Amino acid sequence: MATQSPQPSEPFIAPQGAHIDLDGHPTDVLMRLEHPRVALLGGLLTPAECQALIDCARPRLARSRTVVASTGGEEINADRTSRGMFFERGETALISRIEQRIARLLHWPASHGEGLQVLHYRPGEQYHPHYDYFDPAQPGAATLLSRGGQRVATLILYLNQPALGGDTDLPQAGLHIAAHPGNALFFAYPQAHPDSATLHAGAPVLEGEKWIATKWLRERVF
Ligand SMILES: O=C(O)CCC(=O)C(=O)O
Ligand SMILES: [Fe+2]
Repeated sequence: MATQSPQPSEPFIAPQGAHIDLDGHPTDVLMRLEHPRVALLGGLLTPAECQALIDCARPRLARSRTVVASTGGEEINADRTSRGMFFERGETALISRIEQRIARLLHWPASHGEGLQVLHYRPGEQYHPHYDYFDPAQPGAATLLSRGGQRVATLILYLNQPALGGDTDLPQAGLHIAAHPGNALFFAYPQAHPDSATLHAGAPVLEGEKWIATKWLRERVF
């Protein structure tokens, strides 16, 4: 991002137009919603980038863990049956390029984000409805917030298309987003509160498999 522009108060997608040029990478804005703050992008990743992320992640997959808000730790949880892995920020040239593109798209520095997480769901696997922010009322919140502050927005990058099922659902908005390779779903929660209406779920994959990469944006350097 340009050094001269002050950092905005929250990640956002340019509010006008159907097309964004991200340093030479054309991206389509397919849909925006004001509440919750949602946008759907087309072509944020190329087919080759989607495949490269899957290929790099596949040998490193392990059963996904969820954050335990009561302690600030992590656990394997029946609510989340996918397998996944985290890339380090800037781990490879591909990861850096994608992180720079996301920083451009969201007007949010790459330093203010967790490493890209790749998730893989097989038939029957899902992620039950949840919020991505950390509940400040939980005893483990201080630990989770001590590095990077609160999560403020999520970008889900779809790497393939399951044969059946596997939508991302936002039930408070009545939204069902179908996974389509190269597309990305953005949602922001400037308040870490259910009023953000950002409850969301990865619906069960019914046939085939689903691959996504998730980027969680933080308030501060993570
Ligand atoms: O699988 C999905 O579509 C949702 C994933 C998700 O909620 C997350 O990674 O935080
Ligand atoms: Fe989530």
